[in-house]
Order: sequence, then structure tokens, then C-alpha cells
Amino acid sequence: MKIGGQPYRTIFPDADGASVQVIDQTRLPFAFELKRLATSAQAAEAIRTMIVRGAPLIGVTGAYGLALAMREDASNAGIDRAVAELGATRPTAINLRWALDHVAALLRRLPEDERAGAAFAEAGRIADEDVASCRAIGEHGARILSQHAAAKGRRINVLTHCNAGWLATVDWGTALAPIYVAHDAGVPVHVYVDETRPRNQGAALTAFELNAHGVPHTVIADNAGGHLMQHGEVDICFVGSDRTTASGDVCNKIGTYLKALAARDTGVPFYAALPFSTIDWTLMDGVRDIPIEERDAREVTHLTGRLADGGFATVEVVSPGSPVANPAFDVTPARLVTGIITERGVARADAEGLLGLYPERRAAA
Ligand SMILES: CSC[C@@H](O)[C@@H](O)C(=O)COP(=O)(O)O
Repeated sequence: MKIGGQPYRTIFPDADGASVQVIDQTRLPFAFELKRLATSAQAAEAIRTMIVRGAPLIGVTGAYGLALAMREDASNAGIDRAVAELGATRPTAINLRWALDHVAALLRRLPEDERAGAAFAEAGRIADEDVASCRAIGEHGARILSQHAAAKGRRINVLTHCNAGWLATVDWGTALAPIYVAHDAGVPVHVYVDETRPRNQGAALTAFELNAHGVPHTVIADNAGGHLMQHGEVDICFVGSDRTTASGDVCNKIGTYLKALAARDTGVPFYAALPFSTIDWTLMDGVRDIPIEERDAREVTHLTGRLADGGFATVEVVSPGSPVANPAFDVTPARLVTGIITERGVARADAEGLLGLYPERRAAA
């Protein structure tokens, strides 16, 4: 997508051929800065500290991290060490595990002196594939939006949670890709953006993206969605996912489940948009089996923002001494999901629906 008229991807190889550049998402929305990652330890740190975040982008960064590791130590022990270090950064998004396993399996079949080059090439291929998948998700999801807009004969209001836009992927995004495609095609779309406490990915990142692309939107406090749905202000919900089970349970940013409950109660369709690399075919019960990342209490107790003089400040907002919990994701059971939009089309949120889109998985199932 374009920033200041210039097209960017969230991650791309540096001109030196030995490192990668990423957009530093901890600096958004107030500063747009690139950061160079030259070692696998730096890639792991970028994922852990959320300089890069969003399930598909974490996966691609992991793949490049493994490529960087091959420049340091291309032995089998080097592969194992890098996979362990990168894989330990964030536990919920399956895309990271998928990308690391995929690249590591390819590397183990090659002589050591070919591994670094092959890993860089494969990370680049995965990045290109992610762009193509997200663009296809955009086309499939935009058809749903234009049908709703045509049926209503007016602007359509979409509610989204967290950031599942191009910043969470390599380009286009998942839940936001249909919005970009529909907006560019002239479908009148307006987006309600959940602020997404505690890290405010909605207020900071989704709003930044929609602003940059000129998509009409309104940022709302996380607790406002149910009220807006009750009053007919939301026509449809689109969210992304960090891991979706083979049975269609959708794990996404904390708070997604509450939006799905409100959507079901008010008859608002609720869609999850995700590429194939987000599906965990080994799991059938997301509530029981998906590991939920527990993050630092400081994300809840403190807020950082820009001051009137342009400086930045971090302030405490919780009564000192109160215990704090910070689960980063929740699981929306498949029964609350109207449909799952992938690069192959729109599936019912159940095992048969997903297998219909991915028939090659039937044998394993
Ligand atoms: C296309 S991204 C889907 C999800 O990764 C997104 O909705 C999300 O929950 C991101 O969480 P984050 O903790 O910011 O990495």
C-alpha cells in the first residue's frame, strides 16, 4: 500500500542483499520509520517487541529470520537453534510455526553452503504468496460487501477489531483487504474501528491505514460495538485471525469473541478473513487447545501517547498495586462465525466448509 504516494510492503529485502527492512510499528501512527534487521536475533526481537506484528507478517519475519540465521550458522544445529529462538517469540499465531517448519524442512534437504541463499529465496516466495493470498481474500470479501451495499441501497458500515490490514500482513491485509478492494471499486464503505485495548492496534494502526488510503472510518471505544449493533449502525463485522482450527473456531485479538456474541444477538453477519497459513489443521477445539499469549501487565497499567507539544509520555492508569491479567487473544467458536474468507473463497465455518475449500486436506482429516 502507499504511504506518501510511495508503495511499501511491511517487510522487504535490503539493497545490501544480507538483511531485511521492516516498518517499525511501535512508532506508528505518529512516525513512519523503517528498521533494518541483520541477524536472526534481531528478527526474533522485532517479533517479540511487536516492531512487526499480525499473524501473516510474523510468519514472514520468522522465515527471513531463519534465512539470516543461515548466514551465521548453516548447520543442522544452527537450523534447530534458530527455529527454537524465533518460534518462542509469540505462541498464538500459527503462521510463525508454519513458516519456520516449512523453511526448515526445505533447508535440511540442502547442502550447508546452499542454505542461506535458498532460505532468502523461500522467504521472498512466502512473502509474495502472502500478498497474492491477501489480494484474493480482498476480491472474495469485496463481493460480500458490494452485495450488502446493493441490498441496502446505501453506505455499508463494517466493524473491525484490532489491525488485520496491510500492516499485519506483507500487503493488503486480511479483514481490511475486502474494504480496500470495495472502496477502490466505488462501493460506499465506512468502517467502525475498535480501539483494541490494551495496545490500541485499532486506534493506532487500522486508523492510520484507513486514513492513508482515504477510507471513511470512525474510531470507537472497545465497549461501543454492542450498542452500535443494537441500533442498526453496523451492517457486518470483518475480523482477522491468528489461528483458526480445522473446525472453524477463530482465535483473534482479545475482545473479538464479545463482538461476535453481540453480532449474533443483533443478527449482524460476522466474518473472519484469513490465508491458508492461519489454519491449524491439527486442532478441532480452539477454546480448549489454542495457546493464548499472556502479555506484560504494563500494557494494561500504562498508556503511551503524544503530548500537545509533540513529545511522548507514558502514564499510569490503573490503581497501583492491583493485580492485572493481560490475555492477548480469545477464541470465537465456529457457531458464531457466519463465514470464513480465504484466498480460495468463502467457506462455512465448520470442518466440511473448510475441507470444501481445501480438498487436499481430506486425506489427512
Ligand atoms: C491479518 S492479521 C490477524 C491477526 O493477526 C490480528 O487480528 C491480530 O490479532 C494481531 O495481533 P497482534 O498482537 O497485534 O499481533
